[in-house]
Amino acid sequence: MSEVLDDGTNLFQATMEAAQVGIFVMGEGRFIYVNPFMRALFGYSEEEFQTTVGPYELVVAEEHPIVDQQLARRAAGIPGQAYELTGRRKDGSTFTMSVLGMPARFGKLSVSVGTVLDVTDRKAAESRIRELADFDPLTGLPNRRLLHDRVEQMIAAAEREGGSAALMFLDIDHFKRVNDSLGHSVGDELLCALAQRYAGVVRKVDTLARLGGDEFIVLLPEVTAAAAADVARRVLEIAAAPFSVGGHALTITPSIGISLYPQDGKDIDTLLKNADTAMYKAKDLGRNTFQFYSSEMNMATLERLMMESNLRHALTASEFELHYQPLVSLANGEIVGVEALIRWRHPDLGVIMPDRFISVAEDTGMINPIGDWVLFEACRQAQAWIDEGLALQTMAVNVAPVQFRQAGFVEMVAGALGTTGLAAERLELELTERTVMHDAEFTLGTLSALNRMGVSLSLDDFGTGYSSLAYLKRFPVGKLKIDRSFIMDLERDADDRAIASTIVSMGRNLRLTVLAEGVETAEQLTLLRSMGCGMVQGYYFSRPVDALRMTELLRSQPFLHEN
Ligand SMILES: Nc1nc2c(ncn2[C@@H]2O[C@H](COP(=O)(O)O[C@H]3[C@@H](O)[C@H](n4cnc5c(=O)[nH]c(N)nc54)O[C@@H]3COP(=O)(O)O)[C@@H](O)[C@H]2O)c(=O)[nH]1
Repeated sequence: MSEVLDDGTNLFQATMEAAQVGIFVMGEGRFIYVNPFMRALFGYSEEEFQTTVGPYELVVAEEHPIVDQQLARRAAGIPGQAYELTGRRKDGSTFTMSVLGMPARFGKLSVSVGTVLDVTDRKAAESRIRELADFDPLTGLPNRRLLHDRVEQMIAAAEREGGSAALMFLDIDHFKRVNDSLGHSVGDELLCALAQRYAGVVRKVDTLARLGGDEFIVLLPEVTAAAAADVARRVLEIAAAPFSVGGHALTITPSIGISLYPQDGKDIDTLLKNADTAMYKAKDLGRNTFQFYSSEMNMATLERLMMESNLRHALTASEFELHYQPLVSLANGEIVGVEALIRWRHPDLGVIMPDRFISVAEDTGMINPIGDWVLFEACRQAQAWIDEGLALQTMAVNVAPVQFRQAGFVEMVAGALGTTGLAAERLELELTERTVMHDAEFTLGTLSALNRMGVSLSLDDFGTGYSSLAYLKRFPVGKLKIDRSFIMDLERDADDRAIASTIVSMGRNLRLTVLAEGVETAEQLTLLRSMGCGMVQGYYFSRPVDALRMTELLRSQPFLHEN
C-alpha cells in the first residue's frame, strides 16, 4: 500500500520504519498505511491491516462511540487534538494510547494521518505522582495535603449550610519505644495495621489521614460533640487489642484530642492546633483517653457518656428509687395525693437528680423501660398505702414525651394497674403542655383511651408552652399545674400574679382542678388561696421524701391546720 504515497526516493519508507511511534494513514474508514511500529504495537500483520483490521478492532468496545465521533470530525476536515483511548491488541490485552489524527489530502484523495502512542507507563507514573502528592506512601491514607483540601471543602459546605464538624488528633503513646527497641520496619508494620483498624471505625464521609510519624487525623463532618466522643471511644477500644507484627505481640494506646468546628476554630490550622493541644491534655491525664479542646465540652460529654453507659445497668441493678411529694388541698390542708419523682442512687456518685439523666434516657430510648418501672413502682406503692388504710386519692406520675408516644403505652398503663391492683381512678398521669400539644390529634386518641380506663390526666408546667384553648376543651384533662416559674416571684411580680390568677379562673371556668407547683412561702400560699387555687405542692409543705417518710406524712396529715 505504500506505493500510493511513495515519491520514489525511499525516504518516506525509511522514516516510517525507523519511527518509534505508531503512524497510520486512513481513508474512507480503513487503513491505507500502517507503519511497522504500529503493526508491532497491536500485533497485527500488514496484510491484516489491509484486509480485516479497521479502527474499531483496535479499541475496546465501550469506546467505539469515541471512534465514531473522531472519524466523523476528520471526514469533516476538522483537525484533531490528542485524545486517550483504551487500545486493544490482537491477543486481547489492552493498554492506554494517545491518538492524534489530522485531515490531509494526497492528490484527490482525502485522508486522515495520525499517530498512536502507548502511554500506559506515562499514565502509571502520573498516577503515582498524584498518589505521592496526596497519599501517605506507607499506609495509603490521605496525607496532610489532601487532608487540607478535604477540611477546606468541609468548611465551605459547613459555612453554606451552617453545619458542624470535629477534627480528631490521634497520637500513639510511646511509639518511639517501638521503633527504638524493635526497629523501624516493625514500627512501620504497626502503623499500617493500626491505620487499618482506625479505618474500620470511621464512616465513608469521614477522612482518616496520616500527618506523618505516629500522628493520624480523623475529620468527621456533620457530627455533634457527643458523636465525636463516641468515635473517640471506639478508636480507643479497637486500638486496645494486641497487634501481631514481626513476630511480636504489641499492645499500644492512643491519646486523642478533639477540636470542634466552628467553636474551636474556623480554619484548618486553628482546628489542628487546638486538637493537638487537646491531645497533649489527654497525655497529661495519663494517656489512652480523649479530650476536647474546650474543658466544658469534656465535662458535659463525659458526664453524658457516663450516664449513657450506666443507665441500662442502673435499672437491672435496682439503683432507681421513687421519692414522693405531697399534693395538698387548699380547702382543708389535707394531703390528698402524692407525686412520684425518680431518683438514681449511683453506687459511686450518690443520688443523681432526674434533671441530669432523664434527657439522656430519652435520647437513648432508655426512658421507656425506666418509665415503665416508675409507673409500676408508683402503682405498687400507692396500693400498699391504700391497703394500710391511708387516705390516698391520687398517685401522680410524670410521663416523658417519648414514653407517651411509644406503641403500647395505654396497654402498659393497664398492665401496671392490673398487676398492682390499683384502681385506675387513683392514677394521674402528668404530661407537659408541650407533650400534649406536639401532635394534638394523636394525643387526643391516647388521652381518650386512658380516660376511658378511668385514669386522670394533668397538664404539667402549665403556662410555659402554648396550649390551644380549643384542644384544652377537647382533651380529657382534669388538672392544670401552674408552673413553678410563675409562683417563685408571686409576691414581687405583678405579671406572675396576673398569669397565676388567669390560669386559676380559666381552670375554674373549664371545671378543671388547678394546682400551683413550687410553693415555698406563706405569702405565696395566701395569694394563691385568695385567687381561689384548689391545690398546692412545694417545699413550704415538704420536699420530695422517701416512701417511709411519706408514709408518716400520710398518717399524720400535718398540714390539716394550715387551712
Ligand atoms: N419522665 C419523668 N420525669 C420525671 C420523673 N421524676 C421526675 N421527673 C422530672 O424531672 C424534673 C425534676 O424533678 P425533681 O428534681 O424531682 O424536682 C421536682 C420537685 O422536687 C421540684 N419542686 C417541687 N416543689 C418545689 C419547690 O417548692 N421549689 C423548688 N425549687 N422545686 C420544687 O419540682 C419538680 C417536680 O416538677 P413537676 O414534675 O413539674 O411537678 C421534673 O421536670 C420532673 O417532672 C419521672 O419519673 N419520669
